[in-house]
Amino acid sequence: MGILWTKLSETFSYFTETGHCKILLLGLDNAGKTTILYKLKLNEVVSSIPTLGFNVETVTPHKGLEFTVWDVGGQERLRTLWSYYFQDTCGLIYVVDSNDRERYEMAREELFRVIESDGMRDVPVVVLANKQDLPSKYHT
Ligand SMILES: Nc1nc2c(ncn2[C@@H]2O[C@H](COP(=O)(O)OP(=O)(O)OP(=O)(O)O)[C@@H](O)[C@H]2O)c(=O)[nH]1
Ligand SMILES: [Mg+2]
Repeated sequence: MGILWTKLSETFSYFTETGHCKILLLGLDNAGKTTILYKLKLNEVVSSIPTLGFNVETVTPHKGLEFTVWDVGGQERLRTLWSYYFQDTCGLIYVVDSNDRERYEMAREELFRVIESDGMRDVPVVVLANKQDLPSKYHT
């Protein structure tokens, strides 16, 4: 996670002039968004339950750079709410469960719906293939 964080910081820090940046964590339900949020925030794996609303945490990768990370529930009925979180986003982390091959196509469609939306077209995106520890992960 240390390396991931360094890479994300490098990527998104280009897009913030103020040192503050709002990052959205999106992806299908069970992708691992909340787990990633608290790993970034606390450097711990906490047990999580499905997110029905959102979680928001401020993380400071290094002095002078502050990210507000918004983790929004990914269940199907909650995805229509994602657009309420788009405003002022400077980076999108889209999390995919690499082990969930049956839903790759759905994950792709939802990602495109997001990045083709007003307010998100110019936002840099990192697609994070999560759960690389599991056996049927997708090899890139
Ligand atoms: N094996 C493995 N399990 C993971 C990993 N990341 C998350 N999980 C597990 O996947 C399940 C779902 O994780 P969450 O972080 O709650 O998923 P989410 O994307 O926030 O789901 P929603 O809130 O419903 O949108 C949990 O049981 C986690 O422990 C990982 O890298 N490897
Ligand atoms: Mg969650």
